[in-house]
Amino acid sequence: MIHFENVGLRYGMGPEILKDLTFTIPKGSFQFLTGPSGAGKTTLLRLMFLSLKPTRGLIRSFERDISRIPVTELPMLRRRIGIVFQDFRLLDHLTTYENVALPLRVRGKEEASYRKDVIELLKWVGLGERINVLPPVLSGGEKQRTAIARALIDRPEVLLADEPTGNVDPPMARRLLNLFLELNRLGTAVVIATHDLGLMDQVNARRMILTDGRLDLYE
Ligand SMILES: Nc1ncnc2c1ncn2[C@@H]1O[C@H](COP(=O)(O)OP(=O)(O)OP(=O)(O)O)[C@@H](O)[C@H]1O
Repeated sequence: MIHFENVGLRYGMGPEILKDLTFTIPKGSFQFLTGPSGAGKTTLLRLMFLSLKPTRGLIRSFERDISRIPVTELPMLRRRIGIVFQDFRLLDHLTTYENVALPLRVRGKEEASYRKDVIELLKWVGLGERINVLPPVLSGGEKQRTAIARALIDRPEVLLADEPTGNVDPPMARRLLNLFLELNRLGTAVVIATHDLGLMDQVNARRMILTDGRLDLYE
């Protein structure tokens, strides 16, 4: 589904942040991506989301060599990927409900076909009372859960989440983990970048560990 071969990445003329990464994210798989702060987890997620280009090596995404894809086709591929950014990236002029519904609206779906699903998912992540609120008045944890709901609502083929439980308490982290596992059971490949050992210990999943720009895989 996503395949990296000898991928390297440097920002500008800086040092190589990621070195010789070779791995596959298989269809329907579940994995944690971890490593010390600054190891390159966010950078690696951005490469997988096709918002950064590697400085060397090959990336195949949905069976396509990304170096051969015209820039105009990238948004279509990205639509198959759900992403939760560390800084959430919600649209401040849209309500919680509208932010979560956005991927469906962009796909041209009628509101009547998704309204119930969006509200149900918002309730599931504990935001039932915050449906019509604008992001600036949400707490960090509420923003994070809104971002997670937005990434999940269109049942992406791949979910990439950057520290998705960084702003919530342990019971909510467990609840969100269950949501990711449920999505995975429905067929989505899931990659969760996290420092949270307690979270990782709850699931017997593959671990991708980045250290000094190099990747070790523990199946
Ligand atoms: N846009 C950028 N331009 C230059 N250097 C960058 C840029 N983004 C990240 N870096 C550098 O790349 C390295 C990896 O950063 P990255 O954010 O990918 O790490 P991380 O593992 O996600 O860290 P954290 O766990 O603290 O979020 C760091 O040294 C960082 O300073």
